[in-house]
Amino acid sequence: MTKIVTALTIAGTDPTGGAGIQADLKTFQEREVYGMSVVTSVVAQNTLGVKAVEHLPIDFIDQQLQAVFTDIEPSAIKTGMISTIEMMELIASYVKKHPDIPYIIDPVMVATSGDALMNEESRRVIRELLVPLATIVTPNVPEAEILVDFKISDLSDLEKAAQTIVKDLGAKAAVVKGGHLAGKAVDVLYVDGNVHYLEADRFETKHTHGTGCTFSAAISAELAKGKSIVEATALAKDFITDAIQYPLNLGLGSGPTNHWGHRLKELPNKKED
Ligand SMILES: Nc1ncnc2c1ncn2[C@@H]1O[C@H](COP(=O)(O)OP(=O)(O)O)[C@@H](O)[C@H]1O
Ligand SMILES: Cc1ncc(COP(=O)(O)O)c(N)n1
Repeated sequence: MTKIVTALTIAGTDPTGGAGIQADLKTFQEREVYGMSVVTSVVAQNTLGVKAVEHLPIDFIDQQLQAVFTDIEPSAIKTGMISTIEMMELIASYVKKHPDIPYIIDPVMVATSGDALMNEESRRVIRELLVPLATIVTPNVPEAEILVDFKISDLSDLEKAAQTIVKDLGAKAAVVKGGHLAGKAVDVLYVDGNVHYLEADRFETKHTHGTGCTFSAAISAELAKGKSIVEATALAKDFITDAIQYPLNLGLGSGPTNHWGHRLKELPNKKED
């Protein structure tokens, strides 16, 4: 019988479906990976911003993790919004028990809307406790600046940040996303002593809610299948580029990306619709 590839996301929610757990599960499905989810925080947010956050009790998060791990073992583990130190300690204990499962950290600290999703002390703990356990860390520019503690304004800074996350902070790999910089949409991957550029056209759009979640979920799905870090990040870059390229034009603010965008690429004249 074919082995079904599975992936687990441990993250917060977005009731409008563009970011967090919802974006992750949609992405897993599109990559033909069986998606599972453990909710850390329930977030009242939409395309305009975050209205309120409710963290679930730590025992209840543990019960969800136990429910998954005692039944269906994930082929990859991804974390997104994990706001508190006790959540990080709990997750670290599961990751340490499963050293062979790839662990992907999207170090969600600030939403695209600018709302803070993690406090100062937790930022220190994610860097010291979780990053050293990571197969790959996927910060955007503001998150990478917090992790490495220097300003990032161009490609060579992206490169330096990716190297610092691996060499000084102890992750196996890092991809620092240039979505917030000007020019082409270039991300820099550092793995096994080599720098790789993931390059795509930049699209003029305000619909970028959940881009980071979607990109890291696609990396997770491909690592779950056994792809290398270089292959997984390249496939994920194509996936997020298509999700941005074919916007859904939903919502009053920064709308969600199109998780089935990659399917539209095959169709003629789709961009003009
Ligand atoms: N306007 C855009 N056009 C094309 N690609 C983009 C655009 N904005 C972001 N990206 C890409 O989307 C991915 C997520 O990046 P980013 O938006 O920086 O993450 P985050 O959502 O964590 O802030 C990266 O691969 C980035 O290069
Ligand atoms: C629950 C949750 N997790 C993450 C994000 C970040 O979204 P983005 O990918 O746009 O940075 C978010 N807005 N909400």
